[in-house]
Amino acid sequence: MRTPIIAGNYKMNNTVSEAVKLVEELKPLVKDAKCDVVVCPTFVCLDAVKKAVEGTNIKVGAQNMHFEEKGAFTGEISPKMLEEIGVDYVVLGHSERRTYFNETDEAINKKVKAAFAHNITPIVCCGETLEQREAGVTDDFIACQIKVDIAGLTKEEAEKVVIAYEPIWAIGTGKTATKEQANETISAIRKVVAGMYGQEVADKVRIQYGGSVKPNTIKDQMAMSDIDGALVGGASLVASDFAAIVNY
Ligand SMILES: O=C(CO)COP(=O)(O)O
Repeated sequence: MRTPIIAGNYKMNNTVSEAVKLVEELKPLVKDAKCDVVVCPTFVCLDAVKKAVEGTNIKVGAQNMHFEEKGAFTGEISPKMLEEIGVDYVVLGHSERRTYFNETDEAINKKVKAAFAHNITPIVCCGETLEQREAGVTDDFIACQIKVDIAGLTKEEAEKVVIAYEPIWAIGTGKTATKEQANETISAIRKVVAGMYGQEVADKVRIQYGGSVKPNTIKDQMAMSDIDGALVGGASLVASDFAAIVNY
């Protein structure tokens, strides 16, 4: 069976000292978690947070990265740099990066491959706008994203990919997709993966739901057949809230 994975995306919040304080608070609260636990602070916090969680069950993820190893890409961070400090995961293709930084599916695909080349597990985000949901094109739109985002992987890589389904209209709005909506879309995503890599791979791929996940929503969400965890924004910034989600 798939081990659930719950990740906190801190977005552009917390200084180094604040992020370390937050994970120090979190450590004892999640030590008996039954799922994989990941925190994704900003780049400048990664090294300090990685050291702070050493020897615990908390894994560390970055929120983005470039696909090249090095070079003239001012302001960017490479997979090799993340690998050296022991980063375990990287969030790729978050809707905020797609919207504000014009990230394309083609670039996301290069990043996914680069992550695997550096022993980092990608958490690949996808999701529709409210207009797309209302127009009934959610499944088609997300299929287009996923077919490019995770193209060209080996079977072993494809099994390890984590996908985060995050409807854009549910991010930071307090409006969650209903558990049925989330489960239906996630099961449609699993079918896309099955079409690309076969049913055996699709059965292993973990697909999270993200979008206003809170301590009082998680239990119902996790009870659904296809939801394998959560990518949590706002609620991951409060240790007790994130711990309550992790210990659903
Ligand atoms: O974008 C998200 C996680 O990546 C979700 O954010 P919120 O949980 O704040 O809605």
